[in-house]
Order: sequence, then structure tokens, then C-alpha cells
Amino acid sequence: MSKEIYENPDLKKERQNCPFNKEEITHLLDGGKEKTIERKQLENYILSDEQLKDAVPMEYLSHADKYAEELRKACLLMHKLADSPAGQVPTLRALMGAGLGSAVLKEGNPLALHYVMFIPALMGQGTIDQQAKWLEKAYNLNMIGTYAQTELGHGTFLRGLETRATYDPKTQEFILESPSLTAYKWWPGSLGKTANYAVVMAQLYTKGKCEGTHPFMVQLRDEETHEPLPGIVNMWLNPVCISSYIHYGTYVKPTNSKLSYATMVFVRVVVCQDVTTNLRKAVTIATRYSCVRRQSELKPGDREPQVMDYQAQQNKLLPPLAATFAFQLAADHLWNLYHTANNNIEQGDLELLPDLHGLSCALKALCSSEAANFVEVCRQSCGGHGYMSCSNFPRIYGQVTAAETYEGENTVLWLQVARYLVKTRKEQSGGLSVKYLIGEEKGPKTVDTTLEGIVKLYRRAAVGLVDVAIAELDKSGRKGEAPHDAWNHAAVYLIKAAQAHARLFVVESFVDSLKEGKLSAPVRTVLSQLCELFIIYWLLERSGDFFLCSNLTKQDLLLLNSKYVELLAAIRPQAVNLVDSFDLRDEVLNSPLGCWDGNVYQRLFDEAAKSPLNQSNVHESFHKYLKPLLKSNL
Ligand SMILES: CCCCCCCC/C=C\CCCCCCCCC/C=C/C(=O)SCCNC(=O)CCNC(=O)[C@H](O)C(C)(C)COP(=O)(O)OP(=O)(O)OC[C@H]1O[C@@H](n2cnc3c(N)ncnc32)[C@H](O)[C@@H]1OP(=O)(O)O
Ligand SMILES: Cc1cc2nc3c(=O)[nH]c(=O)nc-3n(C[C@H](O)[C@H](O)[C@H](O)COP(=O)(O)OP(=O)(O)OC[C@H]3O[C@@H](n4cnc5c(N)ncnc54)[C@H](O)[C@@H]3O)c2cc1C
Repeated sequence: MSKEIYENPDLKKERQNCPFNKEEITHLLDGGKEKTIERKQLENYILSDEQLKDAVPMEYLSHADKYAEELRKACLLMHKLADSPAGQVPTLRALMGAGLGSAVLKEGNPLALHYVMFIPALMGQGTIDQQAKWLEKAYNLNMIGTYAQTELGHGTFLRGLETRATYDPKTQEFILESPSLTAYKWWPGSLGKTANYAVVMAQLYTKGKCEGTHPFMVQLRDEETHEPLPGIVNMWLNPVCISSYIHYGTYVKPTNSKLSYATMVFVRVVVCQDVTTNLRKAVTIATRYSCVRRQSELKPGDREPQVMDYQAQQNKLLPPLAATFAFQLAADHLWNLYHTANNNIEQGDLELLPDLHGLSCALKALCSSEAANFVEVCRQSCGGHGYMSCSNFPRIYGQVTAAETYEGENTVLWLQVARYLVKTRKEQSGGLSVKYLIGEEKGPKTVDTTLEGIVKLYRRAAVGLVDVAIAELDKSGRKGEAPHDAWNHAAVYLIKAAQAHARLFVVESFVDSLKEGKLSAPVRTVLSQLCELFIIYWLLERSGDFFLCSNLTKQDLLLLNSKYVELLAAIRPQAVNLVDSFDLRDEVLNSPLGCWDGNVYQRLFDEAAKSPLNQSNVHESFHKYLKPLLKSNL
């Protein structure tokens, strides 16, 4: 007789009479039905492999054992990729997109940098000959690379990097050196124990002149023994300059000095997708748990309610639920822009590079910071059980907060966006993602609280805040301040303007996608509710920006607040159906709180039982330390 599959009765009830086709949303998020089929095949292919499962929870292993265990699985994963019926690269791309990597490699992926930065650096900056020499070797894993840019003393200010690459015309070689302690490469993933090659960013010196930072291919370790090559600690010999700026000893300037920063742009684009995948996991865990958890008393004398029935809980979880759709659609738009810009750059057309840089900085900073805040709210919404390591919130939070710093610390990226916006506004030049700065809303500044009316408010805020920042810069200039001082003293306004620009892009992506998308009526209804909820939520959170730049009144805000709480109530019944549409398997969620069947308490109990401390009633330390203390009559 088939074993009855347990399903928590509350979750079961949540899933009854779903008014929309969940698979339609799954296909939308995957990029089509075929992509969903591909993803599910990949998940089965990988998650069914017993050797990729952890014998014991990773949190109970030593640092060295964690590294060894993750490396074992990563290497096994590579064999599976190589043997994958879909082919290595498509499978790898699918793996990166589905958040599967962290489902298997929970403590970090020793080979991630090889794929996410080392290979993209070769592809984006290597010459044809260099790609012919190294790309196949890299894809075949006959070499493991990393991307070594950040130093102990510098991570943000690339022009301040100290590692030097001096070209010797006699030997036609580059001598790489770390001239000081602060020049030591620090932070690069895999550099410590895994990689045997690195793309190293160094200041290129030739004929006594510094030509700025350039990428160099450096072998770090012997390919057989894995021993560091002689002098590798602070003097690196025989690197090869990636890209082709030295012709017969003469430096040839690249068409754009920032092309060497292209790898960072690529990763910023990837990070937007990655933090969105992590946010989807957190929202799924918190939503399902909030429908299983019953606590306190809503109506005196009634049964304890599902905590999701508290408006306060809906206010915590439904905006991040809406954000997962908003960020996914924006990340898709950015990915398309990246491909267009990259194809043009390969043809020598750099026109879209500033737009791509501006937008990738804006979305990486916005999606990572918002996702980090939302993941923390999801954790808090699960009370004490959300604090447990096995909830998976600590790991998810660690992954999204890292993204606020790596690949460009967010504040620094916001200022990059502001630099681009001020320049564009002043030049009134066309610019892909600042189209609205040119086509700003004319006509009366009256507010209408329809969806279109709210988008117009976002547009006014984005344009208005750039103008406020420019007015601050001009005011400082009139006081005789030097441009760099004026810029520094306007930083608060500049960052607000950059953030308003990023929010407008996300809002317009969401609204436009619903207009263009071929959606069934029920799916369009629920996604439109999420869209309206999200853009009102952000407006209410940042109402100061809108007051500054439009005729928004207190009455308008009260009306928007009422609309917001109405939308919370309207979406509440579909919360579980919406997270079910993400189609995240339990192994990917990796959390007893978020499991599909809602059997939370038994799974929490089973997880606790795995602790080494729970393998005996009295731990040996009692006899060593506690018992003597108890006897000591202090
Ligand atoms: C088992 C195996 C399975 C494998 C599967 C893989 C598993 C992985 C799964 C999923 C994917 C995981 C998700 C992603 C993980 C990523 C891990 C990443 C790890 C982290 C790596 C790093 O952190 S690398 C180091 C990053 N460092 C930075 O970003 C440094 C930030 N600083 C800067 O960028 C610059 O210093 C800064 C731009 C801030 C200032 O530079 P500066 O030279 O001073 O420029 P400035 O004077 O301000 O402007 C001059 C001019 O240049 C333009 N510009 C600047 N930067 C760029 C650029 N990047 N592109 C284009 N243009 C640029 C700027 O706009 C100015 O233009 P003008 O205004 O003068 O016209
Ligand atoms: C998990 C993780 C993985 C990483 N992996 C890699 C890797 O694989 N390869 C690699 O090369 N690097 C890597 N890094 C390093 C990362 O790229 C840097 O930490 C990042 O670029 C920030 O630089 P920083 O550490 O120098 O911070 P700093 O820039 O020193 O930041 C300190 C403070 O100074 C502020 N600040 C700095 N400049 C300005 C400015 N111009 N205006 C206003 N405020 C400013 C910042 O906003 C911040 O508040 C990784 C980092 C992390 C956390």
C-alpha cells in the first residue's frame, strides 16, 4: 500500500482552490516551459546523487574538514557537469541560475571563482591566441583559476592597487611584485588552497611609466605537486599580460581604459540574479512556516491563528514576496542589456558601456541591499526557530550580505551611478537606462494614485533628486569649493538620486513586463496585485523623496496606505500558492521550516538530534570542568 504522504493540514488548506496556474508562473520565472523541464532534469540529475549529500551537517565539521568536504563535492559536481547530457556549459549556466550550487555546496564553493570570474576574465579580455591557449584548459579543468584584484590595503580604489607588473624589454617579460604588506592579494576566493592560476590585477609599468591596472595571468602553484611556485609569496615571475596592450615593447592604449574592469561588470549582472534566487528561498521558508505556525490569540477565545493572519506578518512577508518578481524581471532586463552591450563591445562599439556600467552598479547595489534587508525580515518573522542554523537563514543571509560588499562595495557603486546620472543630466545626452531623464514628465504635478500615476511619481523623484544633487554641487561651486570637495559634500543627495534611479528601473521593468507579458487573466491579476503592492510599499518607505519632488500630499499618503493594506489582505490567501510557484525543492531550501509538507516540528527535532552534543546524555567536558567547579565551593 502506498505510504500516505504527510501534508500539514493548514498548508493543505492554503493550497486548495488556487485561482491561478502555478506552473504558468514557474515557466515565467524559468524563462519558458522548456527551461523548466531542463532545470528539473538538472535538479534530479544532481540531487539524486547520494555522494553529493552531507554525511553530517556541515556546521559540525572543523574548518579544514569543511573545506575538504566542499572540495570533494565540487570535484564530483564537475565530473557530473562534464558527463551531463545537456553538455557542460549549459548545465553550468543552469546550475548557477537555479541556486543549486549552494544546495550542494553549503559552506562555499571552492571552484566558483574559476567559473564566475577567472573564465569570464579570459573570455572578456584575453586575445584570441590567449583564449586558444587557456580557455580549453580552463573548461577542461586542467587548471583552476581565481581573480586576484583586492589587496590588504585596497579593494575599492583600483587606481590605488600596489601590485606592480614591470615590463622588461630585454627579456620581454613582466616582473610582478607585491612591494609591501598592504600589497598582498587578500580576499580572492580559492587563492589560499585551491587555485593554481590567477588573473592578477596589477599596475603596469613600462619605460618607467605607470599605465594603470591591467590583468595578468600568473601561475601560482606547480601543476603536479600543487606547491606554491618559488617566490610566489611576495614576488611573482613570468606572468603574462592578458589582453594585448604591449606590442614589441611599446604600450598601446586600449580604446577604453575601463575595459579591464569588464569582469566586474559581468559579475555584478550575475549577482542580481543570485541574490534574487536567495531571496526567493528566504521568502518561501518564511511564508510556509508562517502558515504552519499558530501563535497567540487574534479573536479572544478562538484557536491560536496562523501567524500569517496577522497584518503585521503580512506586512513583513508580502513586500519581499513581491520583490522576488520585481528583481527577477529587472535582472532579466539587465542580462539582456549586458549581452547587447558585450556583443557591441566585441565589434568595437563602446557606446553602451557607460549605460551598462551605470545600470549594473545600480541594480547590484539595490538588489543586494534590499535582499539583505528582506532576508533578515524573513528570519525575524520566524521567531526563535528562524535563528537556528538549520533554518538556513544564517547561511542565506551571509550570502546576500557578502554581495553588498564584494564586486564593488555598494556605497561606492551608488556614487558611480550618481557620477553617470549627473553627467548624463548635464549633457542631456541619450542614455539607455536614463531615458526618462530626457523624457521627464511635463504637465501639472498633481498626483493620481493609479499604477500609471505612481510610476510617474517615481519618474519625478528620479529626475528631481538628480536636479537636487546638481543644485547642491553648483551651490558648493559658487562658494568656491573645489569639484572633489563639492562632490564629497553632496554625497548624501547623490546617493539618494542614484537609489531613486535604480528603483525607477525596477518599477518600470515590473510594470512593463506585465503589460508585454502573455499572461492568463488569473496570473495577470495576482502579479498586478504584487506589482501594485510593491511600488506602493517602496513609495511609503521613501515618501520623503516623493514629497521633495512632487505635489504628494498627506491625503495622498493616507489613500496609498489604505490601498496598501487592502492589497495585503487580497494577496494573503495566495501567499503559499505563490511561493509554491517558485518550485524550490526541499533540498534547495535546505530548511525544516520551509519544507513543502509543512512537517516542521518533527524535522526540527530530527535536525537537533544530529548534533554531536546530543549523541550522549553527559558530555565528557562535564567531568573535566563542570564537576570540579561544582565541588569547589567557590
Ligand atoms: C562545482 C562548480 C560549479 C560552478 C558553478 C558556479 C557556482 C556559482 C553559483 C552562482 C553564481 C554566484 C554569484 C556570484 C558570486 C560572485 C563571487 C564574487 C566574489 C567577489 C569578487 C570580487 O569582489 S572581485 C573585486 C571587485 N572589486 C571591485 O568591484 C572594485 C570596485 N571599485 C571600482 O570599480 C573602481 O575603483 C571605481 C569604479 C569605484 C572607481 O574607479 P576609478 O578608476 O577611480 O574610476 P572613476 O575615476 O570613478 O571613473 C572613471 C571613469 O571610468 C568609468 N568606470 C569606472 N568603472 C567602470 C567599469 N567597471 N566599467 C565601465 N566604466 C567604468 C566611470 O564611469 C568613469 O567614467 P566617466 O565618468 O569618466 O565617463
Ligand atoms: C565574501 C567576499 C568575497 C570576495 N572575493 C573577492 C575575490 O574573489 N577577488 C577579489 O579581488 N576581491 C574579493 N573580495 C574583496 C571585495 O571586492 C572588496 O572587499 C570590496 O571591493 C570592497 O573594498 P574594500 O574591502 O577595500 O572596502 P573599502 O572600500 O575599504 O570600504 C570601507 C568603507 O570605505 C567606504 N569608501 C571607500 N571608497 C569610498 C569613496 N570613494 N567614497 C565614499 N566612501 C568610500 C566604503 O563605502 C566603506 O564604507 C571579496 C570580498 C568579500 C566580502
